[in-house]
Amino acid sequence: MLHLSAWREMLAYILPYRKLVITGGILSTIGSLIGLVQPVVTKDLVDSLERDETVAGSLLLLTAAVLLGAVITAIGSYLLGRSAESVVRDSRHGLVGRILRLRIPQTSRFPPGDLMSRVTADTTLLREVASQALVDSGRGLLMLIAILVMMFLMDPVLVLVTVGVLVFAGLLIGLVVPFFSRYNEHVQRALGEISNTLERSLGAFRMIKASGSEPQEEAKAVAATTTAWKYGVRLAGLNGLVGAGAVLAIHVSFLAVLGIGGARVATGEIQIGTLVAFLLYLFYLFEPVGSLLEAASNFSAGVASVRRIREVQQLDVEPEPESELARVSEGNGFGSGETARTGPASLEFQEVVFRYPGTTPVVHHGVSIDIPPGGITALVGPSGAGKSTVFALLERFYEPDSGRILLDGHDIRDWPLHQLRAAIGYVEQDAPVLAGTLRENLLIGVPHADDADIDRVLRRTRLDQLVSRLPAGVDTTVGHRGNTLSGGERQRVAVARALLRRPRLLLLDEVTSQLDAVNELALRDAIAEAGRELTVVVVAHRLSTVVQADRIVVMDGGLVRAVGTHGELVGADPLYRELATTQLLVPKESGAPEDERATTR
Ligand SMILES: Nc1ncnc2c1ncn2[C@@H]1O[C@H](COP(=O)(O)OP(=O)(O)OP(=O)(O)O)[C@@H](O)[C@H]1O
Repeated sequence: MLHLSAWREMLAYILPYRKLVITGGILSTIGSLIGLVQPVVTKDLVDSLERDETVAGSLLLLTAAVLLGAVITAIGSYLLGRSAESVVRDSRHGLVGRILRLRIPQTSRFPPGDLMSRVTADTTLLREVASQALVDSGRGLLMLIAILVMMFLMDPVLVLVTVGVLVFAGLLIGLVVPFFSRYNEHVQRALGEISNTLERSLGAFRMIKASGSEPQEEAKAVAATTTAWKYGVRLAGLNGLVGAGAVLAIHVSFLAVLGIGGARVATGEIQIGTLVAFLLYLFYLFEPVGSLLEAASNFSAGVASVRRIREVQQLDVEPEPESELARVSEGNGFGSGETARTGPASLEFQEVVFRYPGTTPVVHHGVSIDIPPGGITALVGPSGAGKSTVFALLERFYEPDSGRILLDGHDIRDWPLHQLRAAIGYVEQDAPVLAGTLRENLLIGVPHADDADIDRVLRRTRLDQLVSRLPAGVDTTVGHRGNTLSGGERQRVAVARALLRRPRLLLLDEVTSQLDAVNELALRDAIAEAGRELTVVVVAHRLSTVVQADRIVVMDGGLVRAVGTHGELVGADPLYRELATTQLLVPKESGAPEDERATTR
């Protein structure tokens, strides 16, 4: 298999730097050629000494040649190295940009560790192609042709013998070379697997330790390292085989030339001197053949890496629909001239049907929800009812199979994606906090927020007391995934971050689940405050968070089964009443806790 498209792509990475590569290649070749002048000048120098002539001129020439050779070689190798680094940088830039724009469902196809290894390890293989393989193959080919021409001029018959043996060996080697690419791909895949295992384990390090599963995780990594080793060893074997094949071919040519050439000398067709010179040229073939083999090995490694890069980069994966969004015209209300909308947003789900891509169960069976601007709406229902999925669809992480979702009366597919997401503040169920400082975490998505804004959201989420205790205040680092914070603090950081973006619609998924009574009350106040300025939708299992809502949407089995206030639903909806009673908010016999509702609003 030649994988022509992968070859084309590999060369496409190098194309922008072709001038640099060609100049570098020419300079390093000239540098090597200048080295060849040295023996000639040295001979001249020794001759001059013998003749008692002055050697100053020759010495000067020799020094100049050595210096010039060194400088030209250095510039040549700098240019080649620079172009190689640029090729690697470009492929990394492209890949990182692509990865960050993957659609959510696509990320499940590529585990994070594997994606990381494609960005770091796979791209590195392109370096050798850009710096060495192209130059090696060009130089090797030129030298090969030059030597064969010289041999042809000496004796065309013997050249035929040599070329015959070389072509035969070349075909055999050609059969082996595709394995290089395949084995390299196995090695790269195994490296991805190692990163993957480590990423998985380090991402849940405490759980791994607490459950004592280090040996299991280690075994996974060891299996991958063993695979990398196995194919690395095979590659070493192939390299040895191909190298030995090339040497053998030249030696066989040598014997054939010696035999046939000897006969031709005996019949007087050629002179003995011609045969000797021919045999010397035959040994000159070692260098270009070696260069070509080295280049073939580097090229096949490059092809393997390009194929893995391409899986993410090009054909198989479509990024988020930026282009679709760019064509959004003025007619739908999102023209570039339009000033950003402010104030709470309205929200409507119209008969939304949805199943997660690649799965069979339908999660939403025709969900219809109508939420006017402002106030607090709570989504409640048993686990798996499809509540979090409402948020995922609103953020356009997934597309509904049918039905429409409207924000401010516009289908969200017509919203420019960045504007849609800028209008929404979304706090996920497990509230991620990233490594870095508290400030960096708050500024995600709002890099230019000022200190006054930060203080505002810290106060609102009652994080101000925590910050005043931290050694460097808001500039204190919070560890990997925020692990120096408590679960409740992480939740509040996530809420603060969402509020800092001044969204028009705030989506909160289980944000009070890890809070103690005092902090939960505080966050409920913050949510109530937010509900006066923007539209807030909360998913909650704890009804203490829910009773403050202006409307409650009860979901079950992918459908909305009831909408109302706490008081109305306790009376009207058996499922809601059951949820309320099992969560100990409503005494079994009594009705709605109206007094609580009054205090929490
Ligand atoms: N990424 C996913 N891929 C496939 N199925 C999913 C995915 N996320 C959720 N589901 C499935 O969709 C259904 C609804 O999930 P969803 O998270 O919306 O429920 P929920 O009502 O928020 O539940 P909970 O209260 O437990 O968070 C569940 O059966 C779940 O297994």
